[in-house]
Amino acid sequence: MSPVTARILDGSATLKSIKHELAERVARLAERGVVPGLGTVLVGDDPGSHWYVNAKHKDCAEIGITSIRRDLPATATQAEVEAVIDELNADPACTGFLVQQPTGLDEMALLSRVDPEKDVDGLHPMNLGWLALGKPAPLPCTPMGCVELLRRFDVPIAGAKVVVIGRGLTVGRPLGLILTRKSENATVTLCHTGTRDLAAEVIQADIVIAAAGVPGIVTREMVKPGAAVLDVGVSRVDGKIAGDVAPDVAEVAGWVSPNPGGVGPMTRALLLTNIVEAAEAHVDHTGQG
Ligand SMILES: Nc1nc2c(c(=O)[nH]1)N[C@@H](CN(C=O)c1ccc(C(=O)N[C@@H](CCC(=O)O)C(=O)O)cc1)CN2
Repeated sequence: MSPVTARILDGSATLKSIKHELAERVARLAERGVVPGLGTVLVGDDPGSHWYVNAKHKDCAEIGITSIRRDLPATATQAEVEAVIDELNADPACTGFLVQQPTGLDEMALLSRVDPEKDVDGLHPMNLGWLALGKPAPLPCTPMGCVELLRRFDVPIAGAKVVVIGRGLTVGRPLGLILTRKSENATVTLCHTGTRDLAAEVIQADIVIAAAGVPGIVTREMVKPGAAVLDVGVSRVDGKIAGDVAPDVAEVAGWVSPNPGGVGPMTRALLLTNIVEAAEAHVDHTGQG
């Protein structure tokens, strides 16, 4: 076995720094009489979803964002969840909110019902449309978490060849749109289950972002020496997180994100950022505070 030479893209430490920065912005909002509030809608008993929602509210409490939590049983109907969404759309104390996925319900209908201005997950069809059109809108948290992690560790993005594995609506597809904006200027290949030769694509990449949900799909042999490799995959094997990236990739890559401790905490960091930005935008538009 060769030694690990890759630099670690430490998402947990970066979340801590971002919380510190955001706490100052929240304090400035408080001086103007504005307290941002995050709402969450959680349906059912999935332990992972409970963990994520608990973590999000704990993060908020640490930096002065108030929590509005709506936990519904697994028996909740589409109409009952939609009624909760309507309530949060109308609640002035709720700066923004999200419906934790998966719900087991018609998620596109739920997402579409959220007021686009309160969509701190950046997943409303209108906001994804604004992203495709290159206009400002709240951006999805996991893709932006990946970009912010690369930025904070000075991984060059402009001009880089990026291979994204996975075309899901929460990560892969918006990542392609974000990384090809003029501000990022990367060249992106979006790979998926129909890709004929994944290894032939990945070996060319300066940056690999694996969001396939297939444990160990990215192996050491596939990675160009010195490349940055981000692991978004969250599968459970024997109760432990199994990422999409094989551990020995760290022997050849230039940078790797640990999993856990990499992209997951950055998803939370970007959610906090979206809430604070929404509260600041509201103050700017309404003069409130
Ligand atoms: N409405 C949404 N639902 C889901 C999203 C999302 O962005 N919006 N993404 C994922 C889950 N997710 C956020 O909700 C999320 C995933 C991972 C983490 C995280 O901090 N993970 C830790 C490890 C946690 C563990 O041990 O299980 C880490 O990686 O270090 C936070 C949030 C699906 N649903």
